[in-house]
Amino acid sequence: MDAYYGQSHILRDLSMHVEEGEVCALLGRNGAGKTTTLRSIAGARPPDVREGTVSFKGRNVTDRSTEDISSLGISLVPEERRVFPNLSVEENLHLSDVARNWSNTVGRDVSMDHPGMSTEEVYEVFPRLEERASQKAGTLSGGEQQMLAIARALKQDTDLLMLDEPYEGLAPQIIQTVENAIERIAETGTTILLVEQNAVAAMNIADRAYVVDQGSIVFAGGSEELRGDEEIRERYLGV
Ligand SMILES: Nc1ncnc2c1ncn2[C@@H]1O[C@H](COP(=O)(O)OP(=O)(O)OP(=O)(O)O)[C@@H](O)[C@H]1O
Repeated sequence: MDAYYGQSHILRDLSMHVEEGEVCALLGRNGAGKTTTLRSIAGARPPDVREGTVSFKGRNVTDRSTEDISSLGISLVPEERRVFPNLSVEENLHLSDVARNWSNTVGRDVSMDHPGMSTEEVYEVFPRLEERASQKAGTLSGGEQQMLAIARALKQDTDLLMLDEPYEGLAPQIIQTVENAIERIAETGTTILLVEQNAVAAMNIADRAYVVDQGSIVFAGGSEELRGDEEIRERYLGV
């Protein structure tokens, strides 16, 4: 696909696919076009997708609204970790239930492989959140807020979970906790598309990886293959 912000041509003939049930990483330097790719898939506008298509489970979803796309089972956890700072962890999770029930009443024409998790299931994935259930979200650590943002996404019916830089600003041992949680989510069969600056951490959990540079894919292959490709790593990832 080709995507633009106004006149700026950002994604240039970018082509990728994510297999059902896999963890796929999209890597690349600052400004390479990673977030733009996720927003294009999620139907967030801007950017404008002017050429090419986004398809999900065989349907063309290119011109659908974000609400429509989310009701088809695609959830995006943006870099900003959207949580309600003045509400407790539990209240944040409860609000996601409200949103989900509302979207169910609107009705949809597809069956979901991964219906939204209950609060109990979310707490199994993130025991830390249960410990902090009554704490205000705004007072959680960065890692805990990331867990809450992911947890809120999982309360929606999610067949494809897209995570934009989930490790950003987190200390190594917290990265490990978030990593374990992502692995647990993947074990449930939920497909994951992970955008990361931290290529080493992403390669640890991804089955396959794409590297994007200046809006185009410059590498596609298995994580092992990328690990062994010193030229691509040095040139585009700086690792
Ligand atoms: N709203 C916008 N309007 C105009 N240009 C934008 C907008 N958002 C992003 N861009 C530009 O699009 C290009 C790709 O940005 P994008 O956010 O997709 O990069 P990224 O790979 O996610 O980088 P980072 O890792 O720094 O988040 C950059 O040159 C950026 O300046």
